[in-house]
Amino acid sequence: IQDGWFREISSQWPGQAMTLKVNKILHVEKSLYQDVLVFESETYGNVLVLDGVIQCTERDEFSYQEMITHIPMASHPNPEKVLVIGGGDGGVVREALKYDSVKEVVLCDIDEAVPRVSKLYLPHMAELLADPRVTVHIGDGFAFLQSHEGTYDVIVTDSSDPVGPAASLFQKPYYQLLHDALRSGGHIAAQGECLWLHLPLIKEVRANAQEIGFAHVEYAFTTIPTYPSGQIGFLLAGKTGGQGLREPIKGPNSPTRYWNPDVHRASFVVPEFARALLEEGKDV
Ligand SMILES: NCCCCCc1nc2ccccc2[nH]1
Repeated sequence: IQDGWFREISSQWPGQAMTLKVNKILHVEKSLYQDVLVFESETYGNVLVLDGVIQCTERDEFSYQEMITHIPMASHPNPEKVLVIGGGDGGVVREALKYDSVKEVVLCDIDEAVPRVSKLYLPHMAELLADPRVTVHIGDGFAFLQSHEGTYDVIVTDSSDPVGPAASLFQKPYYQLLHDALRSGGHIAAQGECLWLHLPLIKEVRANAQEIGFAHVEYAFTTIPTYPSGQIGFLLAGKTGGQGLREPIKGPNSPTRYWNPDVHRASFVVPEFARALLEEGKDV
């Protein structure tokens, strides 16, 4: 933080940096896994930063949290058991609990600091972690998935970027575990990075999911001012036995501020520079 501004400088997005005006630094700590910073910004509310990368801000988090959750859940006929890997801030849990069909949400985050700090400084995201339908498990998502085969209707991987603790969540073995932890017709959604910055990575993760045997593999995206290039996407997949993720069947029973059925459908439409590269070799 220099002269009152936080700059998100990272080798993952060379030559560019999001900058936010800082009113007050609220929390600084080095957890077992990452550097944790929370500051009050001038115009985006409280901001959570992990290893120098913006994870969420109070003002625009709803875009990401709603879309990564409602795309797989609204397109599932009867989501009852939901697993969230990462996402210790609680935003995905908040959105998943908007479905009357949901009986249980389990959150598995490797770093206890994230839910702890979120409860203190991001109350509108973390408050539903206390809901009776929610179980919080602190541990590695890999190990958790291995001991929960064929269990979940929807699994959301709300990870940070593929540099640091979340690197393994972008690789093929992890997608095999996701596939095996789903019930028949189950859906997954994962933080899928940005069309302007990560096309090769997106293509590779899609190919991995296809090779593993998911019946439906898609990329969709949302607009969000405080993520690099103002856009972030989701790797979405459906296990055999479902009808895919493009069509909302039953939406949430409580209001949303970004997701709606039309936005759901439109989010799968990618610009030509991305469509050409992503669909290359799709028909093999
Ligand atoms: N550079 C884009 C980063 C996207 C991060 C998405 C995200 N936001 C989070 C908040 C708390 C815990 C895990 C999270 N994962």
